[in-house]
Amino acid sequence: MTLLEIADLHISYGPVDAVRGVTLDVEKGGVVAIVGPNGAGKTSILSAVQGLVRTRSGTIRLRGAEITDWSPERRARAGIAFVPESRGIFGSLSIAENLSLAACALAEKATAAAQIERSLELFPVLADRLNQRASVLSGGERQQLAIGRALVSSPDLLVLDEPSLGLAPVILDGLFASLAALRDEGRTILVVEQNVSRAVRLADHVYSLRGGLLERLENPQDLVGDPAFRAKHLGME
Ligand SMILES: Nc1ncnc2c1ncn2[C@@H]1O[C@H](COP(=O)(O)OP(=O)(O)OP(=O)(O)O)[C@@H](O)[C@H]1O
Repeated sequence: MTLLEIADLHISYGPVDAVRGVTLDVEKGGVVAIVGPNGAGKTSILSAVQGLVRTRSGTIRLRGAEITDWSPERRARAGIAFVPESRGIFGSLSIAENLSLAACALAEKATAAAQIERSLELFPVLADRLNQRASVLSGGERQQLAIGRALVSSPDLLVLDEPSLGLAPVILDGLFASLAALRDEGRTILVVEQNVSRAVRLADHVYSLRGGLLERLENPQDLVGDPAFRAKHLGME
């Protein structure tokens, strides 16, 4: 079953055509990664899925229902959870408060409590520090809290913007192991990621976005160490 369908999406900021006709499906239980250089339009696509940016044309569907004009809140209630690049956690609140805040809006409190338990199992470092302020967490721990919080609503679709950003390789091992665990338990994930080798290992399908145009990579694992690929798809020498 196709959970998310993006069809011929165009996004412009004044004269800047940031996304130029992107079509992308995410199957239920699948992991889709979008790689690409800075300014390619990756965050714009995720913002459109979340309902934070006005689309010029195109449609976005969730479980077959068109959500293109839905508010971000309605999309969240329909099962889309977003982990922004900035992590978006509340530093002055404790880790427990950050997690329970995400549960506030949910009708199913028991489900939320069970999911908070599940998030703490997935990220034990949070369980050990529940009453500490989130501002004391390291970058990797903040990312774990941001993902753990997004999971509180038991979302049908987890959307992550650059989870590896600013994190040391040793931290990334743990983070991507957790994401792989989520994948293996059947979660549906759409992730934007500049770390191509991590993205390729995690995802079922990898797309390259350049200049607002999307291209499916057929055998991305063969390309990871290829300098020509890096130059073409990531703008790296
Ligand atoms: N609010 C905005 N107003 C004007 N231009 C914008 C706005 N947001 C993004 N852009 C432009 O749209 C293009 C795509 O930006 P976007 O942030 O989607 O790319 P990205 O691939 O996520 O880049 P990065 O990896 O640097 O975050 C860029 O040229 C950017 O400068």
